[in-house]
Amino acid sequence: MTVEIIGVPLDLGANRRGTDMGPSAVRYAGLCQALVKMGLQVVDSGNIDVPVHESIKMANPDTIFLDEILTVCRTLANQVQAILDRGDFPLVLGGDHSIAMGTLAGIRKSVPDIGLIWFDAHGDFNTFETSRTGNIHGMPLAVATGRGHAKLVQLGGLSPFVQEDKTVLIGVRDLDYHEKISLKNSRVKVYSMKKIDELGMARVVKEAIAIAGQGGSGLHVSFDMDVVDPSIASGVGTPVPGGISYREAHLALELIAETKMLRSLEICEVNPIEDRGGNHTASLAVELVTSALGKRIFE
Ligand SMILES: NC(=[NH2+])NCCC[C@H](N)C(=O)O
Ligand SMILES: [Mn+2]
Ligand SMILES: [Mn+2]
Repeated sequence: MTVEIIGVPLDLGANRRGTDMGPSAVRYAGLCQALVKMGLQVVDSGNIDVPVHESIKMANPDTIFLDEILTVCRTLANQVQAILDRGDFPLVLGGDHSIAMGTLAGIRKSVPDIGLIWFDAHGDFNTFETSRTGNIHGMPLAVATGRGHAKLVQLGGLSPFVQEDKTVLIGVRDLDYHEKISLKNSRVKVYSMKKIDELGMARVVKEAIAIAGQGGSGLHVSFDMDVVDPSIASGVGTPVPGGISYREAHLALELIAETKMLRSLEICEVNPIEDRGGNHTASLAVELVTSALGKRIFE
């Protein structure tokens, strides 16, 4: 198995600019070297072409950069599918979280019944109708479960991208009013920060693995860096206080690695412009990837 890195320098799905520099920041923090040091085979396939924000005129203010994001996600979907078909491991670097639509549309075609564990401070369960910002990075989980703009939902030809009862959202603490209602009416299993405080991360993740891992066809993790507390991951576009700790983040991914069920991984929303002090958030992202790919402290 080879880990194939794909960068997606997309920042068209969010208000705050800068996640287009996420893939560079994570590479610069030593991603490849860290994986090679673990004995993994790594190929870096570079970045997917993303139109530069300044160079495009928004076609329709009601669907902000919809067509541009669609094009990027279609390319990403094809690449992810090809990597999985080959038996390799896609490691997707965002970019804002809109990229998850591409990653998951691609996974859908190769591993149709994969389980999804989504780490996020947010629900990303909006549609153009419920969103208060109109930003597409607040919509990808809804789209993956078949809700939202037809062009997005159908971007890979097959919808939904994931089975709702094998979809788990961990770490949420900031939901929009209508987003909360749609999540409650869905079969997505949600572990809010309150639940993590109450039950502990170990139990939450073990339950999440049991839910998403049903049927044994593997797991995909979509990791929005804003799930981590902004005191240790300041370099994100939409920080929310009260996030998971350094150890909780590692523990979650260590437990997932232990299952040997992880088929693909995506790390997104790294925004180096917002980082306070060096390239901390990208460095944390690199460390978290190593935990997800099996780096152990001892046991
Ligand atoms: N991937 C993210 N960081 N999403 C943040 C979404 C924030 C807000 N709920 C929105 O829809 O605009
Ligand atoms: Mn997100
Ligand atoms: Mn988020």
